[in-house]
Amino acid sequence: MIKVKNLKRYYGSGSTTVKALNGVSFEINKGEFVAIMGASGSGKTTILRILALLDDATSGEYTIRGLKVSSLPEAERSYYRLTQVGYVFQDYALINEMTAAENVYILSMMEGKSKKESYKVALEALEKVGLKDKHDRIPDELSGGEKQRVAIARAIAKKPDIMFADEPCANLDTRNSEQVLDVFKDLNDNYGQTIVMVTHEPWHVKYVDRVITFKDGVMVGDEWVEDR
Ligand SMILES: Nc1ncnc2c1ncn2[C@@H]1O[C@H](COP(=O)(O)OP(=O)(O)OP(=O)(O)O)[C@@H](O)[C@H]1O
Repeated sequence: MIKVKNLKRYYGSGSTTVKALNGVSFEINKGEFVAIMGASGSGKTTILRILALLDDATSGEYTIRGLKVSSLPEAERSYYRLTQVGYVFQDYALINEMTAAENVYILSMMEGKSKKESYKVALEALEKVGLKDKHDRIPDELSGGEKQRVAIARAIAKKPDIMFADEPCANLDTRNSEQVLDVFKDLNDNYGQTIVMVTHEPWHVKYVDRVITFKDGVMVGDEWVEDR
């Protein structure tokens, strides 16, 4: 589904150049739940942002379902990013003045769906993350784990080809982290959702199929998890 070939991302120039990614190649197949791990500064967020089309590579090639997204014109990249890519941020990125349902349906509305249709899609997504009964709560009335599950509902409401999550449990305690990871696992097991998640936590490995490890901008490990 995803093919990455010799991807590089350099920041700055001359003697101060930071080689955040220094030639990375791998493939991710449909239906995989992949964790990207590695020390701080190893390039995890950089690769995720490039894969989600939130950032450009300095060089290299990147295809999704055969489509060479690395060289698409910006308008097409934006459309793909908006309609096909789900992204879950560490800090949820919810709008405080809006209810859970409104946070989820705003993207469908932006895509041009009617309010009624968008609301229906939002409630279905909230049901998948176990929050249908809290659809009218604003973020301040939700726990951290619930907020992150609303953010996941927002990501899945557009039925994305692939879902990216950048340290989605970084601000959560163990109980809330487990609830969020259970939602990802359910989406992966029961809906075949392809998920790529950056994490620091070794115990998260038991939820995923595969662990890709980065060090200093290169890939140093790619292992399948045996008894998930
Ligand atoms: N906008 C930027 N300008 C300059 N350097 C950057 C920029 N963004 C990232 N870097 C550098 O690129 C390298 C990789 O950063 P990245 O955020 O991908 O690491 P990470 O593995 O996600 O780290 P963490 O686990 O701390 O989030 C780091 O050395 C970082 O300082």
